[in-house]
Amino acid sequence: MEGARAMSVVVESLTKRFTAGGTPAVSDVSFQAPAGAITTLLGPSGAGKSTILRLIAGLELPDAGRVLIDGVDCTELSVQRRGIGVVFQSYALFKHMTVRENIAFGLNVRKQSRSETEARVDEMLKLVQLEELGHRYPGQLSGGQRQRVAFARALAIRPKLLLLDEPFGALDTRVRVELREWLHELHVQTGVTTLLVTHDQEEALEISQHVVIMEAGRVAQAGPPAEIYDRPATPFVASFVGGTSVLSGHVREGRAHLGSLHVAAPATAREGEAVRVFVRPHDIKLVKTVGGNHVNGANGAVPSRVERFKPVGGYVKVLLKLPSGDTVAVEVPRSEFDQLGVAEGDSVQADVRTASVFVGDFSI
Ligand SMILES: Nc1ncnc2c1ncn2[C@@H]1O[C@H](COP(=O)(O)OP(=O)(O)OP(=O)(O)O)[C@@H](O)[C@H]1O
Repeated sequence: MEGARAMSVVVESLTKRFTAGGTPAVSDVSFQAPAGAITTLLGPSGAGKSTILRLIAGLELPDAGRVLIDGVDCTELSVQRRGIGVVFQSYALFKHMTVRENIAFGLNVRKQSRSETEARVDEMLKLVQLEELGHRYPGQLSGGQRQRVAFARALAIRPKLLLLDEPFGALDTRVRVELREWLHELHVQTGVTTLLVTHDQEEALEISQHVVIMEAGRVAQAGPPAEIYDRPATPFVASFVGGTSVLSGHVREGRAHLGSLHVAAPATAREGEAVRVFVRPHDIKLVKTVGGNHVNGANGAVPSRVERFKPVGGYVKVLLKLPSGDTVAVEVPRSEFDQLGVAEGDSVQADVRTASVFVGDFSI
């Protein structure tokens, strides 16, 4: 970790409307981004993620609420005085400047001495592993290299905070995954408090220590990735993170029943109460139906129909239709699926290994 101590960011009751009297793009949003960590803002398109980043950067002013950086209220501070580095999806490099000149830009604005600037640019080129390319122009670089220059430019000013808005969004999958690893390493080296906007749940779960899930301008849940994944607070979070299927059922004799499937219900559940059962794609085992017979799993396997399936890398995504009419997404290792030997339209038994049961009437 270099230089200054890492800063925390606190966002308090931020609200932002773009049209007077209209639905707020950001509505009463509060969360903390811990010092020195990568915090991800994750959510579908239009959830308000970029607007929050722009409010923190000072590129937009909130209608209500505050932004505190290291405990200091920055809500009214100009962009320049916030000491924040920003990387956007589109490269936003100056085309007529070399890589070195691009990286030096913020330092020149801040009137650093020439020798200090040159030394810092060298340091940044090394940090982003582009030592050989300092003399090139952005048009002579690959998309991934351009984004690394954008990181170098953002970090050159020793920002208190790094804001990243879908920084890998314009790149192809392979480069995205490579740069994800690279960003992890970069963060280990710099230790700068980072806020990353993405709609890619894999990116969020893999790269960050803290995740804020956004839904329609509000925070749906915030916490460490494992907590969000293992204990989603709402059906929205469950289905957005981890591709969970949400099924409806009722409590009978202490168990949650969904047609012929039954799983343990929470102790607080009352007889007859409505429940939602969250099932992860890899928590269902498929068993072939042989002459209408099957061996019951612990939860009672459900006869289902294979609606569609699609091999994706090492596993197969299967869409099952249950007798209730609900559809469930299942992921089966490729070899296991090949052994099953089923075709679209065939019936199988779906055996639920584990599921989370939520009591009460959620609206999705
Ligand atoms: N400058 C603007 N003027 C008017 N409406 C805006 C403006 N910027 C954003 N909005 C609206 O605010 C809402 C939130 O947009 P925002 O870009 O913050 O969402 P997002 O979660 O970042 O989405 P995406 O992933 O598509 O970028 C959207 O309904 C959007 O149309």
